[in-house]
Parts: sequence; C-alpha cells; structure tokens
Amino acid sequence: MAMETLLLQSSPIFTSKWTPHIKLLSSSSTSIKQHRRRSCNVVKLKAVSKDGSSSSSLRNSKDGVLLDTEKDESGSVVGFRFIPQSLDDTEISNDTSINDKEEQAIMDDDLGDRRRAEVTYNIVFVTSEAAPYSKTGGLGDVCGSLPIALAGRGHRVMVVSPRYICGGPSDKKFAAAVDQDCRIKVSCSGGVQDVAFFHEYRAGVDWVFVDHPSFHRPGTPYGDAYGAFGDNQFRFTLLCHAACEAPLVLPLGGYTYGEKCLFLANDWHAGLVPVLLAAKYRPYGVYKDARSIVVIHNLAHQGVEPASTYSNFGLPPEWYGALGWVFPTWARTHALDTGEAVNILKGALVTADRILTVSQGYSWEITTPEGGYGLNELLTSRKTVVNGITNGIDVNEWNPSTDEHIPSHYSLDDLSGKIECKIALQKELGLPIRPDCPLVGFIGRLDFQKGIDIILSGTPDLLQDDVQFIMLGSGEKQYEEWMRAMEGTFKDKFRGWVGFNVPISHRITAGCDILLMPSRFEPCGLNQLYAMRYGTIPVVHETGGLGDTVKTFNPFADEGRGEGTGWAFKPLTRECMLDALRVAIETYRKHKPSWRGLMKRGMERNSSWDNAAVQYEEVFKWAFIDPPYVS
Ligand SMILES: Nc1ncnc2c1ncn2[C@@H]1O[C@H](COP(=O)(O)OP(=O)(O)O[C@H]2O[C@H](CO)[C@@H](O)[C@H](O)[C@H]2O)[C@@H](O)[C@H]1O
Repeated sequence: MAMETLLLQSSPIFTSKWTPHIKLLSSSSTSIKQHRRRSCNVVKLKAVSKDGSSSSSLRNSKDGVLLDTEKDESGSVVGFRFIPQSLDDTEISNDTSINDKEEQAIMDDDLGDRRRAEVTYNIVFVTSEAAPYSKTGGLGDVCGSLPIALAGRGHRVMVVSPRYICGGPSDKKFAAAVDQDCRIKVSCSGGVQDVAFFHEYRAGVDWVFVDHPSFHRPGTPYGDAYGAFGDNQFRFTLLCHAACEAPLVLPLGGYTYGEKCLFLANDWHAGLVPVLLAAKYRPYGVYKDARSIVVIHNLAHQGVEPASTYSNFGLPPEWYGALGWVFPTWARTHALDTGEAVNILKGALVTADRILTVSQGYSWEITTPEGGYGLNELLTSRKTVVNGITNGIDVNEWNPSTDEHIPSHYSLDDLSGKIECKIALQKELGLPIRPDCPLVGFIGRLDFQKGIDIILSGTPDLLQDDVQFIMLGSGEKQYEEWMRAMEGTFKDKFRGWVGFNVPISHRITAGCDILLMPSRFEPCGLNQLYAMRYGTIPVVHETGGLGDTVKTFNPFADEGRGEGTGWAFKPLTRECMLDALRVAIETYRKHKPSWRGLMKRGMERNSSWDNAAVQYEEVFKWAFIDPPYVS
C-alpha cells in the first residue's frame, strides 16, 4: 500500500460542500469526441492482432457455445452475450475470432466450470498496482486476480495501471505489453503531458498500462530508499485522467469499451476518477451512463496534500469543494497554518456512485471515529451505498499442491509435504532443523497498521518458550533494525528477512505451523486466507476482515469434533496476543487430532473469488439501478 501520503492519525473536520451541477468548461462534448477520434484513430473494426488485443467475440469449439458482443445504440460494446448453438459458422466467421491458440485455451478453460453472470458489464479497474506486473501488498493481489474472475464470468474487463519501468529485472513483467500507438494529452500541473498506452490481453482481461516518464524510475510504485516520491500526486493524477480516456480511445480488439462502463477506483490513487467523471465529462454529455465505485482497501491513506496543489488536478476551480479538507486546529503545525488541504479519497467518496470495502467488518469500522480516519461522518452519511465484500484469493497461485515456490507439495489427502516444507524452511534460514518445534511466522509491511509494535514488545517473552519465529517484511527502518538485532539475541529461535520477496512468502506460508497477524486494523487481510489454504493456523487480532474470516477454535463444538480455523483475540494487547499464541502452541504440542481438525477446516474453506465475484455483480447491478450520484 501507498506509504507516501499523509497518514491521518486524527479526525480532521471536513467542512466543504461540493457542487453537483457545473457546466462551465469551454469545449463541447462533440469537440471532445472529435479530438479523441483524431488523436487515436479509433476504428471500430474487428481486427485482432497477434499482439494480444482482446477479441470481441469468441467461440468455445468443444461445446459450440459462442459469445458475442452486446452493443448500445452508439455501437459501443457494453457486454457479451451467448449466441445459441444453432447459429451457423458463416455468421461467426464474419466476426472477430481469436487467432492465438494459447488465448483460446485460457478462455476455454475460463468458460469451463464457472457460472456465467446473467448481466454483464464493461468494467474498468483503475489501480496503482496489479500483480504480477506490480505489487507492494494486497492491493496488487486483488487487482491482479479479481478482474480475471470477473472476466471469467463473462464481463468485459480492463485494468488500467501505470507502466512502472524501474531499470531492473521487474521490467520484464511488462515485456508482453504492446504500445497501442495511441497518445493522449493530459492537462494538469500547469502543463500538457503526453501519455501513451501499452496493452496486454491475458486471461481474458485487457491489461492497459499508462506510460509516462514519471513512471520510469528505480524504486517501488510509491518511493525509494529516500522515502515517498514528491510527485506522487502528479503521477496518480495522470493515471486517473488516462484511465478516464482509455475506454473512449483504445480500440481493444477492434472495439472501444465505450461510455457505458463501470469504473472501479481502487484507493486514493484512483480517487480522482469519479471526480473527473462528474466534473470533466458529464457536464459535456460524456459518460452520462457510466457509474463509478470507489473500493477502499485502506482508509488510512487518503492522498492528502496542501490546498495550493488543487490547481494541479486539471479540474475546474468550482470543484474545489469536492476535494477541500480542513484539519482540526490541534493538528495544525504552526500559528499561520490554516489546516486547509485537498484530500483525493474524500473527493472520491463524495462523487462515486457506490462505496465498497474489502470485508463487512471493515465496512462498519470505517463509519466509526476509531476506524474512519476523519472520514467516518462522511461515510456514515453515505452508508446506504456502502458495502463490504470479503476478498477472495488467487487459488491457482496459492495452492499447496502445485505451488512452484515451495519444495514439497501437499494437500488435504496427503499432508506429508507440509513437514518437508517446514524442514526446508528451517534449513534455508539457518534455524535448527526441528520438525516438532512450533514454528510461528509473520509476513507483512512493517508498520503501525500491522501491529509491529505489539510483536516487538511480545517477542522476547514468546521466545522464552521452545518455539521458533520467522518474520518477513520491510517498511519502517526502526523495525527492520529491530529484526536484525533479534536475530543476534535469539540465534536459534528467530529469523528476520528484511525485504519484499514473493517466493519466500510462499515458503513461510507453507512451512510454518502458525501465522501471526496482530494488525491494529485490517480491511480484509490476505495472508490469513493464504495461511488457512496451506494448513497454517492463523492467530489474529479480531478486527476488520480478520474477525470476519478467522473463527476461534472451540474444541467442544460439533459434538466434540471441534470447530474454528484459528484464534482471533481481542483487545489488541501484548498479553492477549501472547495468551492466544500460548493456547495455539499448546494445542499444537498436546492435541494433535484437534490441530489436524483446525488444518482441515482451514484447507477446506472456499476462499476463491467465485463467491466475491457474485457479490460484486450484485453491487454493480445496484449502481446501475440508481441514477448517477452526481449527474
Ligand atoms: N515482505 C514481503 N514479501 C513478500 N510479500 C509480501 C511482503 N509483505 C507483504 N507481502 C504480501 O503482500 C500482500 C499483503 O496483503 P494484505 O492484504 O495482508 O495487506 P495490505 O495491507 O498490503 O493490503 C490492503 O489491501 C488488501 C487488499 O484489499 C487488504 O486485504 C488489506 O487488509 C489492506 O490493508 C500479501 O500477498 C503478502 O504475502
């Protein structure tokens, strides 16, 4: 997650009002459209190139099921629909078909078992990260896998994200994305920026990468060793402008997505999208049938900058109120500080049609002063359109019976590989090889949210017991140094891996017996879901998505067979965490059948995107039932 924004520790007061109907820009919608056509040469031909652009229709040769495009009156593709088997091949061959056999295989597979949506949409994800192309945390995971699940259900799905070129091996991830030879001009920050689009069609999804020199630099998507990039507001403003243009100008597979689409704006980086729809497009008749949903993965980061930066957004001055934000007096830094700021996430919340968070528990927490980070009153005022949907996980990437990163595979039927993963992990990290010793793991960003301070104060006590503890993470320097120091003090018991390393995260998930997550708040949390799938028992703080997904073990339930998949403790104190860990460790040591029951129930749990995707569709439906919130 982004760490460059002001992390709001307080409850700032939002005072400004916003104006819903503003029609003051000089150009007309016609001229906007004409300009678009000129600059990008949009053609509605059904050309499919070998570069992987999406198809507009496809055929499942095995069973004869065909899928065709559904268009609105303007000819834009708004969805796909089945063609009855009886349609003859001549009709099909006039349409675009997939040339690339590999693509066909992926799509056939996707078409196979999954249930199809009754109503399909043109969906545009806007996100600062999408795995495998870019990932610093759970946002990347979700935006890398939910789009594929939705595409598998028949929706036309585009993901718009920056093309980060860092000058390192990770650049290869963008190698298959092809320059679409489509340039747009974005007016913001007092100038005009040339922005290009790259595209890869993979797993049924159009992955669109916004290209600009500001995305080409070493580091993470948000910063480098010296801290957060100073121009992040500018970089993500570009992303949002480009994402709003993409459905209009990119003839992916021969067709643009068109105006009737549904934008999913993820976190503050994409927060300008609903504001732009309302302020830049709708006043000129563009996107009047589109809808937008802001998806909150982490409310602590809101994209807050000084009020003087408002003019950088490329928005009409009249819309200042949508983003305007005033910090309370006590939070101001000096006597002349007026506390005035702009808050991108707030702008999204007052313009989006609906608001989603990544678990039900968190959707309630954000309406409270403790969890609302200053936005609780605003969120409460919109609570009729706030929903929580628990994240799913990529069950192909996180599968202990096929995982390419772990040394031995295992499954519910044969768990023997898990102990081999544990031994291999102990060996890899130089810990004594002791298959019976309880092995506790932690994976995550080393910051306040993840409760690192609680771990820090509890670890010396925990390590008095005969246990081993492995931590993987990067973030605040003080915590990284603490991990290094602990290694020196507890040579035979503690290992801290400082850095971001996906293969190691898989090996820790598979090799540990217990995964610790004492998060202060957790919108959903993915590691506990991965852990349960790998037969690793989560011990978590009962908050947000952790509380929703981890059920505390009760040995007496279900006629003595037991129920629960881990331990969820509260309140968040060092003592409670240690107590929960001790009960878990004791159960591991002395109650093997109970432990196997815990593993089994966790592994059987369905965490795939299938359920969540159906719930997302329900929310999409509601978004289109209501008129646009800001018209
Ligand atoms: N050092 C490291 N090396 C390798 N991999 C590492 C790593 N540190 C973290 N990861 C990986 O990053 C992801 C973290 O996902 P989480 O959901 O736990 O937290 P995050 O706070 O980033 O996400 C936010 O968004 C997600 C998605 O909605 C919510 O689940 C969550 O609650 C919210 O805070 C996992 O895939 C994890 O394995």
